[in-house]
Amino acid sequence: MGVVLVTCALIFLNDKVLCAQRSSTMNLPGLWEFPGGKIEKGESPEECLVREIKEELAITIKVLGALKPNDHAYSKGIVIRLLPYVCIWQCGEVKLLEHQQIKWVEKGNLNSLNWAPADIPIVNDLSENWNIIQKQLVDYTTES
Ligand SMILES: Nc1nc2c([nH]c(=O)n2[C@H]2C[C@H](O)[C@@H](COP(=O)(O)OP(=O)(O)OP(=O)(O)O)O2)c(=O)[nH]1
Repeated sequence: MGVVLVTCALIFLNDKVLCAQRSSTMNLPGLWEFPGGKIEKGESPEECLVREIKEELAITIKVLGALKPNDHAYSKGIVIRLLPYVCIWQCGEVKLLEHQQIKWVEKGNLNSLNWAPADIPIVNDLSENWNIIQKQLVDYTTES
């Protein structure tokens, strides 16, 4: 079976990133993730993310750039390739249309959440590169 391509959004607002807890109606209930979903036919990862974030949280985001993908083999031979993107919140108020709750989390509290296994390398990568990403976000928001 092939690899399932899943995008996920690291949505920043000032010095915090949006983390979402999967609900009982989803796979991996109760675990934390960066929201997103499977790429559909004919869609770019960026288009997928904008669509998924609107569907799941009712907000509009801007996708700025990619971080390192992570392949993870779940049971039953399912392999997902999680494609993380740095994004910023643009407009709209968060509504929980699928998730149980969201939290805006600062770097120091990322490790206190119970993450979906596929997200752990992404959380580590984000922590290591937090200051560089923050600088890029500041540059972006002062330019635009
Ligand atoms: N969106 C997202 N999915 C993740 C993350 N980590 C992780 O293991 N997953 C898994 C959970 C799911 O098995 C799969 C993504 O499926 P999904 O259910 O969120 O996406 P979707 O809305 O496109 O799926 P579907 O129900 O329409 O088939 O990847 C993550 O950080 N974000």
